[in-house]
Amino acid sequence: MEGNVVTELDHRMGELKLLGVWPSPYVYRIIWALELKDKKYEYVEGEFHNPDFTDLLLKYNPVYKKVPVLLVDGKPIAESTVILEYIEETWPQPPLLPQDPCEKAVARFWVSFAEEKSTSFMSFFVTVGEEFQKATQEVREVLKVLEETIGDKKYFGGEEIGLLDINLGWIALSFGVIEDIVGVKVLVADDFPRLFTWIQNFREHPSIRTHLPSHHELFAYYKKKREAIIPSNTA
Ligand SMILES: N[C@@H](CCC(=O)N[C@@H](CS)C(=O)NCC(=O)O)C(=O)O
Repeated sequence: MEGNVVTELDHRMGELKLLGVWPSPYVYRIIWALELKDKKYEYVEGEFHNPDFTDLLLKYNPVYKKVPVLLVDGKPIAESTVILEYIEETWPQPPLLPQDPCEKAVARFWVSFAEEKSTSFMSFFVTVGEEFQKATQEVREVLKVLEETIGDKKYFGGEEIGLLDINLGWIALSFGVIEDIVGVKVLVADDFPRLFTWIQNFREHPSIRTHLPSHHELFAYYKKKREAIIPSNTA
């Protein structure tokens, strides 16, 4: 964020502000959705150790103290999946969910599946030894299911990008970087050709490609993070 983070934000009618930290995949979800909907918003980026930003979080998300938080005319909405639902209901075009209630429910099922299984990917990043082997196996199982689900479609919902793509966007954003740091490649083209193509399609989408950090930036960030969790003599 430029300059000092202020604990008081100035709110005007019709204004959208997004509180975030770099490179939170949860925050990216909201950035991507707002870009897809072509909505103007102000991005307020902070750092967790900055006391002013902590004050902002205490004020706008006192329950979880996490980002993202979307401020609508100063009213805070927290939790990325809740914010995404708000965005979809408020600005239905272009749609991120199917119109048919049954298809919509199926899409939401997959969103909930992806959310639940994301912990395996976290374990893949933060464990070693037996736990790591287990996490790797779990990640492979989840990827297998996703590979089947996407089939020959361009995106998970079909020809157009949708909510599940956004929810899973963190795979396209950072999983390759995390694999490079961990030193084990799971999502390889030979085993998961369809997911591999999806990553390319997702990253090349006009609303997404301008809102992606570089491999280099992410690598430096995640390497430092992993070293803080796992000392290099055990990794
Ligand atoms: N379930 C939340 C997760 C958000 C989350 O974990 N955000 C992280 C940044 S990636 C955070 O704010 N962490 C702050 C902390 O744990 O102190 C969501 O979907 O929005």
